[in-house]
Amino acid sequence: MTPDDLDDDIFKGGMSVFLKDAKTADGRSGILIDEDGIIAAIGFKSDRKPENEADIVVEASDMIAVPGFVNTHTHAAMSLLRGYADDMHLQEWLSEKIWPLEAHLVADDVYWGTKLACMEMIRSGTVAFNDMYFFMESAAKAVDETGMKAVLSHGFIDFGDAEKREKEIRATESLVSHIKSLNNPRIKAAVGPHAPYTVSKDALKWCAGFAEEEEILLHIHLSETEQEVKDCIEANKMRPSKLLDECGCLSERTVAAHCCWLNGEECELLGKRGVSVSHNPASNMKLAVNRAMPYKELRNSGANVTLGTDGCSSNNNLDILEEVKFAALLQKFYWNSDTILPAGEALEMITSSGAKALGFGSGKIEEGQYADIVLLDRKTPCMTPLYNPVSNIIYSAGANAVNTVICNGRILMADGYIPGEEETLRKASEIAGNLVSRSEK
Ligand SMILES: O=c1[nH]cnc2c1ncn2[C@@H]1O[C@H](CO)[C@@H](O)[C@H]1O
Ligand SMILES: [Zn+2]
Repeated sequence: MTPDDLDDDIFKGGMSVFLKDAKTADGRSGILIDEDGIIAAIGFKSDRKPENEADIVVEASDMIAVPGFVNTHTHAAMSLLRGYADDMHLQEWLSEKIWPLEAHLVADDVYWGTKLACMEMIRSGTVAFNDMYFFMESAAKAVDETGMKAVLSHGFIDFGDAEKREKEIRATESLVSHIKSLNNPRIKAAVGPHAPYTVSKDALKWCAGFAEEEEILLHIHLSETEQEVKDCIEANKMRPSKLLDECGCLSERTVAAHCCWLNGEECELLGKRGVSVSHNPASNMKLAVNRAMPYKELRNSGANVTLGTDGCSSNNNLDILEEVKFAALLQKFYWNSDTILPAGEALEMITSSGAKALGFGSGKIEEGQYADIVLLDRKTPCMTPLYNPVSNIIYSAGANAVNTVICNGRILMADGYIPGEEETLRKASEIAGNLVSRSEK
């Protein structure tokens, strides 16, 4: 398949797809996906010719097939704030630059910002993400149109104010009921208390109860900086993880982002509760949080360790392949260990562990699973030579090795082409300009 042969019909979904001669990690060749987006068979002998049965045949003899990647913490529409405020202290960055600009956001900004984010994520092989932001009904529309999968939460912030709390409760309930009404298996709702330092104890308890009642995820920032841990101890006489536990916020349905400043006891607690942790190395290094997430202790405790990019104003991109390399390098550098977070475990973080955290299948290429597949082009300089595909994926491949992306059996990108990308780039830059001028009036 070449870009000239591409017909926009192949991006519609609902068709069977044969990835001819695509190689899986265990050396099988060829993958057949049925009309419902399910992997029907993997590995073919030459006597069977699925190319005669499938609606779409992708010539993939130069391709390595890997599971679609999962980004477990982001604020997608912050793509509009890329490059808006850099090189600042975290608290000043949030309270002096980011929050004042966000006060001017409207629904349309979030729609186009999320679309832009989706384009960027697809380009680096991401099929699913965990998003916390505002105007999330617009984010849901964007996700639906791009064909990705997402868990969407309204960023709940009450700063201890009862009136704000009521407003945030209503916003959360209304998003959850909206997403339920979509009845789209690719889009799920979550509850999104922003962090223990921006959400009161009463509100945290409400969030935990509501997430349990609705059987949905709870997505939160936890112990990103040393200061927030100190403030929490001073105000509550306990560390943030303990506080969250007392409010009922720690369970197998919890995704906790950052987790840089956890002590050993907190790692044990998160493991015991079966929490998923999202490591965000680029954001942590850029905002100089001065400690790397204790990977080894968390993994040993049984916590599900995954990877996220955070938003585009603290990263400044959503490239999960860049992020996973940062993760492997930061862990080695900070903990002074050249063997910590080896490539195989790093790949698990962005596939099976991420999929488990968000409840989107096994994150593996297996018969009977939804086809979430990335085709990496082995004929690129960064993939050559190919002694060890896993090593290349983690340490040398970049988004430029990502050729084709498939989510639930639907082709989202083929041969580097994503339908609608040009319009999204144009609208997103226009809308970002308008947002900044509105905020400066
Ligand atoms: O690194 C971060 N730490 C804390 N808050 C953040 C970070 N990145 C983005 N947000 C903020 O989280 C809210 C989402 O609901 C937004 O206000 C966003 O700016
Ligand atoms: Zn964040």
